[in-house]
Amino acid sequence: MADKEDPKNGKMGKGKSKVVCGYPLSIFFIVVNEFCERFSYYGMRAVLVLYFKYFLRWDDDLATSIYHTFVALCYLTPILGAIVADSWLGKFKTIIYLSIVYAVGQVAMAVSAIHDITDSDRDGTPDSMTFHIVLSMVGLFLIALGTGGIKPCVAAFGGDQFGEHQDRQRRTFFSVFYLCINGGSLLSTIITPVLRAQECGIYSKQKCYSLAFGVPAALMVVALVVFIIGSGMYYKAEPQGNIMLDVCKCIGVSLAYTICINTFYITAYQQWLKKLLIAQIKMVLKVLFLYIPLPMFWTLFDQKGSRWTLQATTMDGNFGALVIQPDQMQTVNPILILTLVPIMDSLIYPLIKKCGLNFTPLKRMTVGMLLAAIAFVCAALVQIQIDVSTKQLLHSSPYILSGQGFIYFKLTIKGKANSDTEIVENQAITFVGFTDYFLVYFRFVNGMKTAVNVSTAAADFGLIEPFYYSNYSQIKNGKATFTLRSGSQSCEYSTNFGFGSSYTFFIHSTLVFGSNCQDSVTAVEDIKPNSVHMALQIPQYFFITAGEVMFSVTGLEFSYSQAPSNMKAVLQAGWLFTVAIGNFIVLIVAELAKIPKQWAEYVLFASLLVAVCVIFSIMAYFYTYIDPTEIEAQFKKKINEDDEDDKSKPGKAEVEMVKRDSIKCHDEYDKATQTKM
Ligand SMILES: N[C@@H](CC(=O)O)C(=O)NCC(=O)O
Repeated sequence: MADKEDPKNGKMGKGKSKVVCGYPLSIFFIVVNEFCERFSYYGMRAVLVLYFKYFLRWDDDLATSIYHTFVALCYLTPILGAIVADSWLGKFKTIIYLSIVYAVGQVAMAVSAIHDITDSDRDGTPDSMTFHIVLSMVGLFLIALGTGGIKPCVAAFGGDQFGEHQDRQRRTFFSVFYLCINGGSLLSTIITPVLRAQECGIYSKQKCYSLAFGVPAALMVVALVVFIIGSGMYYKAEPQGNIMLDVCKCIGVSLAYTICINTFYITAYQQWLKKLLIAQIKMVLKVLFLYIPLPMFWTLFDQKGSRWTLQATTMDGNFGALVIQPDQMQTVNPILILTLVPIMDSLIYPLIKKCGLNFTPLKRMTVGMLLAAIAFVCAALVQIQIDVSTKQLLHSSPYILSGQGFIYFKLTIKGKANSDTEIVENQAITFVGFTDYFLVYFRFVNGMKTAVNVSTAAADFGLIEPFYYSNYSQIKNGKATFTLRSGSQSCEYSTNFGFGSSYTFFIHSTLVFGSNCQDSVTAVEDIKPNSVHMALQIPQYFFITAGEVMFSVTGLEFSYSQAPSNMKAVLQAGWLFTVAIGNFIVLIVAELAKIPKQWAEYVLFASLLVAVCVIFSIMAYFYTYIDPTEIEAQFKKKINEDDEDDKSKPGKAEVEMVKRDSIKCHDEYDKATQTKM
């Protein structure tokens, strides 16, 4: 479709879109669509690992494995999306159809998190976990198909809206596009954990995972509607055949040419065409070869959504006026991205250049990898702090005495606060499963000769017989006031519960009702509150994000600049593929290594990345930067020169014949080599 003239800005965008400030109006719909879609994706992803752990009751390892399988799938499906868009449906229809699949997946996730659906005994826990697991897995599969499928299409579709002479506007569009990704991610990672922390339900109130998944589902529907509204204004390029298939064909044909170079007569024109093709394939293969070590970076990077979030659940999120949820810590990444990208671009890189250092893209990527390794060393140090604080507990309270000499408890605490914790005492074994970061456990031991009722303003915990103790109950962390009652007499006891703590309260036999009973109750910490503050995760977030800026942003630019003009999409798909492999590596290493100590696993990942980084820097040392446009221009000049020479200029049929003969020759070569074998 021809570009239309804009009186102010010269050439305007393609399609029927109006032009506002030099930009086609259609891109507004694409940018808003991306914002809503990324909100939907990152919002759902932020609470996913906690949904696995607290709703589906999976252990940390299973939760981490399924999380990374899902992320890996999200980065495998772009290849599928690119094939469907390029060879069959075109980008517009692919985005529409796969967005519907995506929205259905998000709705399935929201429904899977409604505990009331299978809670027939109405005790607040689902009775058929299989239903919830199956539905959520189907939902995640559809989401992976949708989000990955549209990923290579949306940005490219946005780029398609610009005319040939709108390079500056197109560049600005991509910057805004990237800001929208991180804006959507930032907002949703703040909002969905807050929604998750709400209580909701028909028969019983539980943490509201359904709302935390429901809002991202609604945002995906909004993304789809906004995209459809812009429909009449878009420039919709026709599908141009399968680029992936083309590359494979190209490689096959060029191999055939190489093998048969002396077998067939090829005109000068064809020679140059062939040489251009081979040069382009070489460019791609060289970059793809450099990609081999890259997945290790993503192996570490994507653990911020799994291992790091689980680590945050064992930490203290009290920031004074603000109480941070463990999954909200992930917002540190987009916040730092939004600040670090401009700082790097306008300050750090120019400063390094001024110092006379040639900080090439591959050097930047190497430094990015090292920064990610440092982030994991920080995570290991934080983990050691957490483990030490849990160990102190084991030594500090093995024996608990009621104070009145009538009952002795021996407590052996296994496990960590906020993880499934077994509390063993000399009379009973109680299994306590923590169901939420904000809930803490407590029980009372009654040392009085009369039965005592314990309640708060919100709940009644029942009657405790003389010289007996209650079961553990849950209460929100923070300040709590208990009313102790015997017949018509009562008194109040107030205390503070820290994150992840558990207490036994001993009611003294000397307690006098009607007066202040604060001094007649002794509180003993069964499990100490999380004492390591979540702020200690900030250094690891800083290093991983600085690593992301140097590695990911540079890597994207590098892949684009080193790719031949007709194979830029192939390299984008290749780049996304490294993310998928990286997430599979988490599964393999975590499964094979089976390291009992979390800090040691962090150190292992850091060491692996350093080793890979050394290999990458050696590969990078031997890489020669190229300017594909210049190389292609030289080839095209030669082709044009020979094209002008009528004698050597082949007709279309002749070119086809050469191709056919080359493939035939290739087949014969195959046959010959097979016979030899
Ligand atoms: N920094 C990430 C967003 C995040 O992790 O919150 C980013 O920019 N990712 C790129 C994408 O396309 O999602």
